[in-house]
Amino acid sequence: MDFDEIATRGLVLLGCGKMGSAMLAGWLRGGLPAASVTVLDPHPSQWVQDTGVVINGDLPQDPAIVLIAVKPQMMGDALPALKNLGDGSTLFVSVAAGTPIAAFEEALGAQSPIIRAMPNTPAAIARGITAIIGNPHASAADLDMAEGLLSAVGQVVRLEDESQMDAVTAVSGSGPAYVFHLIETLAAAGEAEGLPPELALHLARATVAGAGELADTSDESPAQLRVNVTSPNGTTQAALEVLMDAADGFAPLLKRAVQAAADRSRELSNG
Ligand SMILES: NC(=O)C1=CN([C@@H]2O[C@H](COP(=O)(O)OP(=O)(O)OC[C@H]3O[C@@H](n4cnc5c(N)ncnc54)[C@H](O)[C@@H]3O)[C@@H](O)[C@H]2O)C=CC1
Ligand SMILES: O=C(O)[C@@H]1CCC=N1
Repeated sequence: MDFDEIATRGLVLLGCGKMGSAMLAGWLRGGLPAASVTVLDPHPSQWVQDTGVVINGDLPQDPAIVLIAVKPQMMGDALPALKNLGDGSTLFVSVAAGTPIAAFEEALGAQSPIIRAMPNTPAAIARGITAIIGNPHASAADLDMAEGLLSAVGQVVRLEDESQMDAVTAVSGSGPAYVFHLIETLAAAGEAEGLPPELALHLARATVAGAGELADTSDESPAQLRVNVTSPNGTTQAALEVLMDAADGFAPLLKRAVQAAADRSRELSNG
């Protein structure tokens, strides 16, 4: 990404907790100068303080981008700090779950270009994926700038309709947590089979990382990659008969989990 315009006009990051820091880490590593970033956060972590970004200082006159990364519940307290910011060309990008574009239009002015985005924490190692959608005032150039910035921390997909955001949040926004829990539970199951805890965790972590990388880079579908592991009447088949049980296997369980996350996203949208 060519950070020139953002470096010149500045980037304001409202809220720099886990998600804000994950993205900031990627941008700084990608070459965005720390001095061009102003973080507004009442409790900046030591890591943020050590990056060299401006913290709770004066805001640039008309920053290129204001990225909003506070909890949806804190939005009411946080947004007034952005009132009257920019000259109409400042692009607002929110990564908050369950906060509709309409809420930002109400707080920031209906004419403001606003993009709603849903990233995930692998952004910290430039392996995130972010879905974006803009309001009618977000131009093609605005969408390109947001995509450029977010591409510095992983892949970007554009949505056709804001209503897709609840399902996106449930799949890729929250998804890393499901995978981390898979690692935890796979390790615990290995321990239950007699492995020492450290070895079980090492095996589980490397297996999920390796399988994820293979699924991401292979020409074969995940279903085929699964078949490739499964010898007829072997060990994998025995495990998959449990995991693929139609009534209480992995599929109905994950479907319920993703549905619960999407429902919560819809609830947050309704305040
Ligand atoms: N953590 C994740 O994996 C993802 C989070 N998100 C979204 O990102 C947003 C932030 O989530 P996290 O980083 O996980 O939360 P967090 O709690 O780690 O970070 C929130 C930050 O906002 C700061 N803050 C609180 N009140 C503020 C105010 N009035 N002004 C400025 N800053 C204020 C807090 O001090 C904190 O550093 C949420 O809206 C969440 O829905 C989106 C995708 C993934
Ligand atoms: O749990 C949450 O609400 C946020 C949104 C997606 C991931 N973390």
